[in-house]
Amino acid sequence: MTTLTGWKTRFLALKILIFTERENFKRFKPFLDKYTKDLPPLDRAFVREIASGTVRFLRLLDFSIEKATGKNPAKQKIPTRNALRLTAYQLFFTGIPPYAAINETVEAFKRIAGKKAAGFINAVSKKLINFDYKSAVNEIRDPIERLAVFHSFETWMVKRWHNFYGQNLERLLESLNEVAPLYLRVNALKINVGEFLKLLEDKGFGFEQHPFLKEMVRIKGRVAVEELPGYESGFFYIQDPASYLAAYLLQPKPGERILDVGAAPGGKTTAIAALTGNEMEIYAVDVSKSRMELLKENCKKLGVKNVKPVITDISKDRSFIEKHKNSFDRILIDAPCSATGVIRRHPEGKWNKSLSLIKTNASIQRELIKSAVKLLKPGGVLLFSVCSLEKEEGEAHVALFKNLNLKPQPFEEVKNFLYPDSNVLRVFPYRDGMDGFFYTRWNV
Ligand SMILES: C[S@@+](CC[C@H](N)C(=O)[O-])C[C@H]1O[C@@H](n2cnc3c(N)ncnc32)[C@H](O)[C@@H]1O
Repeated sequence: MTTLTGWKTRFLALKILIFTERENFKRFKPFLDKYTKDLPPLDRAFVREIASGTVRFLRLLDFSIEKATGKNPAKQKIPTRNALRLTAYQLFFTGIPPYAAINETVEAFKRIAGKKAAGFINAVSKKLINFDYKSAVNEIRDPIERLAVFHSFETWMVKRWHNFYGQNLERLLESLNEVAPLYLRVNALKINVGEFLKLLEDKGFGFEQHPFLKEMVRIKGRVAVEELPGYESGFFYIQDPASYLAAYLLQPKPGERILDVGAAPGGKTTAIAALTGNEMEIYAVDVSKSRMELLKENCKKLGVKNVKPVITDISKDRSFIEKHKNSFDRILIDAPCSATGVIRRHPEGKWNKSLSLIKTNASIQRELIKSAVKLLKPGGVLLFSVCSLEKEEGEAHVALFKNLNLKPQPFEEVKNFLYPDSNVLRVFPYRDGMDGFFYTRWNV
């Protein structure tokens, strides 16, 4: 397959940006996948980089466009402002020569909005060349606003994280802007870690094993995952160490009856099965039918057995509670959440959050916890996890667990590697090299 010419890559990136904004940044990856899936690897990587980067730095780009050109992006049509953003991103964040960044984007925009509109982009974009955005941002007086514009986040989010994480705020913002590393969990149900590493080595892939989660392997450099050994046969599952850690901290044992709440698409269900060598029974519960289909596919591909998928909401399903009362040895609640901890993987997540979303999720989480506790056996263990940086979805639940008479179960097993506070643990990309997650573990 030949490589695309310059304007075609910008054309695809623009399509992705326009559709994403038309859906209010609720979805990005489906468009990214749709418009890049048939491209040769280099083009695919390039389109993904410029589209993701533009979404990631949207606020800074809009600020700069207004300062440099006097045109307020909010007053332009969606295609126009995205063409300007795409040009600004290339000018500020890539080494692409300015004439190429502008000409190719203008050529692409011609196909979308016609010659006249493209002429406007051409004229306005030229004012962005040599614009010193760092100096312009430095003139913002309010320190939180300045950080929010520079690192391109909503001010209300940065304010909250400043209250929560104080001095670490800037490191946090920087790390959420990094491109997440590619991690795989080697699937012990199909191959052992040593054999898999040997295959990687033989095929010339650069990799690094995680310092204490030995099943986790970081693949170095840019690779197409389909080219990794055993992609079709389920030798691995793409998963961040923070996500795997939820299954690891549940400490499932062979012979146990386990409930996985919010299980789909099965990242943690399949990890629990691997940790027990399929010698367990897992009820995988989720409200989403379509995501449950993915869970079934993943279980099949990875050779996972003894999983019972159940589509229900345990906080409302009385018959499920009656049927399974006091019957599970371990329960994982990997709860629906605001997902602010995974913004480096989902840059559109910067623009689709709200305070009410955080509150709604926190309330759903409380209901799930209250129902799940009824399902635990005496002596059973409950692990709650979320990929959120928000205290309402994390530390605030500790009082509820105490009210429900559960006992804290400290995270002794990771205290030499991570920073647990007894049975409460947070991990961060800037400190722990993984997505932002919260975990807490209790037993009855
Ligand atoms: C963080 S995701 C789960 C990821 C999954 N555990 C994994 O590792 O692949 C949260 C899941 O909770 C599900 N969910 C949302 N509300 C729920 C509810 N009330 N009961 C059960 N599942 C729910 C969502 O459909 C979503 O699949």
